[in-house]
Amino acid sequence: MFRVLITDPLSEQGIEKLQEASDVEVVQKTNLTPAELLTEVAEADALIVRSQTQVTAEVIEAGSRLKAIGRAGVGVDNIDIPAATARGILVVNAPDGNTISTAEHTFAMLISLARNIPQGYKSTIQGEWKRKAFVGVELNNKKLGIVGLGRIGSELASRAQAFHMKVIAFDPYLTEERAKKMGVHKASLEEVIQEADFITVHTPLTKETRHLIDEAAFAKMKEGVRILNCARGGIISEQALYDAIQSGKVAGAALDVFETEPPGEHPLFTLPQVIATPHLGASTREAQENVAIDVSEEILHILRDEPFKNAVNLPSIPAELQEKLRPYQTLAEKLGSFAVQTTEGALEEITVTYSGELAELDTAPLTRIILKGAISHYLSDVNDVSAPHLAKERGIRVTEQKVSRSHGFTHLIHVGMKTDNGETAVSGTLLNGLGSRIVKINDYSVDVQPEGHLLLVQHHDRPGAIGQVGSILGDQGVNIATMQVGRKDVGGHAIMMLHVDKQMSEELLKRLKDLEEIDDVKAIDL
Ligand SMILES: NC(=O)c1ccc[n+]([C@@H]2O[C@H](COP(=O)([O-])OP(=O)(O)OC[C@H]3O[C@@H](n4cnc5c(N)ncnc54)[C@H](O)[C@@H]3O)[C@@H](O)[C@H]2O)c1
Ligand SMILES: O=C(O)[C@H](O)COP(=O)(O)O
Repeated sequence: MFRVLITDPLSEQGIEKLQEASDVEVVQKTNLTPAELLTEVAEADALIVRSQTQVTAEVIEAGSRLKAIGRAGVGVDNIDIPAATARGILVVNAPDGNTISTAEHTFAMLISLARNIPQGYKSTIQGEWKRKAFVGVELNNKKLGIVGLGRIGSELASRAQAFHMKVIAFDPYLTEERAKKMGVHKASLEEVIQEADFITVHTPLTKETRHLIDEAAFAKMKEGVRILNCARGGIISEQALYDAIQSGKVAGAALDVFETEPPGEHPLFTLPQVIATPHLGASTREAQENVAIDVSEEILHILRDEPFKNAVNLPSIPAELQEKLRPYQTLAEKLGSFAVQTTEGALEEITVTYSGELAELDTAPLTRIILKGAISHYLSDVNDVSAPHLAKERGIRVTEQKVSRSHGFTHLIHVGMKTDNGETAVSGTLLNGLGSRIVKINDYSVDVQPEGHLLLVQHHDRPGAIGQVGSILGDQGVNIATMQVGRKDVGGHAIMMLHVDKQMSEELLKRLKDLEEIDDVKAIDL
């Protein structure tokens, strides 16, 4: 039974998805204190939040059973992603479900800002009739500068165009072609700042975007510019905005998000030019249903080891590619594990070479699995989310290569490992109907099923060597299930690859190593 903890308000439709699942127990507890959250998360297999719950490194540390954190929405800045990645916890979001709602909310803020609707409403219901005080501006023919032309920015652009606004946009990932298709002028940040009558930000909050709109940016803006932020508090410096409104440079600002939420009695609220909503961009019935259903389905997929789409800390793998790579996953993990168990010393480098039909595919997900297979030998709780992070942290270089030649196999995965004490290599393939096979160990061709307890013996090709190994194992009651021998030259170096029925003790390995004809013995458990 998986326990899913929900700590922010989530639409019933999403909760029902989880409740309908016979393998899930749903625990919904909102408004938890930080201490209560630490206690609750310790029992959870998955955690679902919106923007309120702060999923700090401490929370992640306390969530010793956590497999996934789901964000019912887009922004994941309330989740410590590096901490989750280091612990191998998948973070997924629901990026599509609230796009329209947020674009519509931003548009509502745009019109409200242009026409002083909130100020006019407040004054009117107080019994005033100040028609001159609330004269606004038209949107028609005005320049809307969008910073961040992603999902929400793009939807906003088309709505603004319907109101005959000229849209210019800055987004480092915006191509000329896409801008043209959308009827948007691709601009630099400088251009947007200097030319726009309305500037709206729709980027995530990152190191690069924190205070992207600061004092220097305000100084370059048009007199009477109007500013909107329905993305994340902190993209616009609140102090700089305050000063720019006070100085008369900025005619008004519409804010749905704040550097600290809730913002309390914020100095900006003392300015009549500022209109505000309490982070309502995604607060529609439709958006909340969409994101709750999307994130619940994703969490169920992850808990059940099924394919999922929207991982924030794992590159997304198209479903079609996932299907193509699925058969190779076990082989990949076994190769990583096998190879590392044949090494000695500190691992420095792993080189994975894919050949044959695998060379045509994006094999990065398999490389992560190979890495997981290798690193799991040293560390517990490694998965393909944490494996690249852990490898990097330990200074292990990982390279992937593709070659077309696959030595008579339809495909081949070759894993080379370099330690501070030498090099080793293993190649494997999938045999039609027979499953995974190791077909090469260093320079020796073999045909080994990568499972169970294996013994890799490097010896001199001399009469009696094989017999000595057999009799020592026999003495100790270790049954040999299969055995293969390979050699390069008669009388030269050779290997024995044995499947044995039980795990080998250190003492037994030492007895084998002490034999004169034996160079090295490695017990490999797969
Ligand atoms: N107010 C709300 O309730 C609400 C609701 C949904 C989303 N959001 C927020 O809105 C923002 C946008 O969401 P989205 O779904 O459109 O995301 P998105 O990922 O589709 O779009 C973000 C865009 O920003 C661009 N970008 C990144 N760094 C940039 C930079 N330095 N300069 C300019 N552009 C940059 C990206 O290329 C991308 O195109 C996010 O911060 C999200 O958290 C707020
Ligand atoms: O990033 C988002 O999806 C929005 O900011 C929505 O946040 P919320 O789920 O707290 O409404």
